[in-house]
Amino acid sequence: MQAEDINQAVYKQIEKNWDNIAKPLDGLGRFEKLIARIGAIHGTTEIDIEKKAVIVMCADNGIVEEGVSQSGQETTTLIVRCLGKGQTSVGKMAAFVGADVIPVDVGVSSDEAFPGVQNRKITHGTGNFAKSPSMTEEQTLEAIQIGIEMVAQCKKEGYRLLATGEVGIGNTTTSAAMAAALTGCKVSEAAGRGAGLDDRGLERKRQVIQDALHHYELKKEEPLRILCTVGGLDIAGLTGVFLGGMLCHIPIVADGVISLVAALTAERLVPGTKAYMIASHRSKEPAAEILTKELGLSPVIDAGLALGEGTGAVMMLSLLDIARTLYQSETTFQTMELAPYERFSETEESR
Ligand SMILES: O=C(O)c1ccc[n+]([C@@H]2O[C@H](COP(=O)([O-])O)[C@@H](O)[C@H]2O)c1
Ligand SMILES: Cc1cc2nc[nH]c2cc1C
Repeated sequence: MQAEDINQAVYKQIEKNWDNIAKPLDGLGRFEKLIARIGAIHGTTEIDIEKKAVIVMCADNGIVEEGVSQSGQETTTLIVRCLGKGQTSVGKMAAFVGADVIPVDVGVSSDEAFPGVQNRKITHGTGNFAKSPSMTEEQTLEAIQIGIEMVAQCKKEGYRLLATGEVGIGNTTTSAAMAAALTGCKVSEAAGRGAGLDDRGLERKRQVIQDALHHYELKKEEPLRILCTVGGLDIAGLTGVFLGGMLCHIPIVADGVISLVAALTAERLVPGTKAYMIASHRSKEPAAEILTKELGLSPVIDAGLALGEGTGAVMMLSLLDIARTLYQSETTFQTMELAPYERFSETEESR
């Protein structure tokens, strides 16, 4: 995981500091590397991730008309109304973890003003990509811009670590379509049951995606066109959040399949962005594994999560906090009056 502007000297120093903690070498596994990467992004060996938040992009998807989800578009409005009041799953979990929730309406199909939700509505839901592209290029770029601005605002307010989340009925269909277009995998490998589709629904979802990919002839090398054509405003907003992480030097913890497809889009638009990303969990949606592999990221939690809203990323925030607590602690070989372990050189280790 290299990016030129990630501070490699800080990364190496944090690795050394971990070896000073009284534990077997590499005892905290990938968490040691993740903490090192967070420090390298911040440019300091002192890990401060106290102020953190999950940015939740909310939008409707026209493709829901095709019967690809168990619920209708009106469900998004109901969830977003509760999200603004802290009454949905992510609100409860983030409060426990000590993270703020920042919900953003980038395209919910309702005129309701949602208290507690930032109103950055671009349009009332996207087009149905079975009939016409989801968004214009202008709308897509506007949503990306909003995501970047949200991160820049968070940076100004002192946030040190951000997570992504979303709410939008139908967004596992847009995500699967984008994942297939971006990676070239089969639609059957990318599309899953989302928020709870039955066998017939899943068959229909796969067919709708297959037909659209055939019709639009999307190419892997056209991430922006893929996003405009079969994506959604939530995914575009989250793409902006990942780009914002790279621009503002804030690590971004990705949630499930929708966040991961935005992460890959950001990486394809600006190679190197992945150095600022942390994968939280392996969503139950099958595209998630394909996307993390493509990004070279290793999700930590493997629990079949498929909730969305940023809930899996919020769980990861608390795990990172636990790892950070040990890293900053006085539990060193010196305080325990023990001789530190020696790290063998690679050749000795491989013998
Ligand atoms: O994060 C995931 O991987 C995930 C997997 C399945 C479902 N979801 C959530 O469920 C909603 C989309 O499901 P669907 O079936 O309407 O496409 C949306 O609001 C997501 O937050 C999220
Ligand atoms: C209740 C509910 C909550 C959600 N959170 C994210 N997607 C969701 C879908 C439903 C249906």
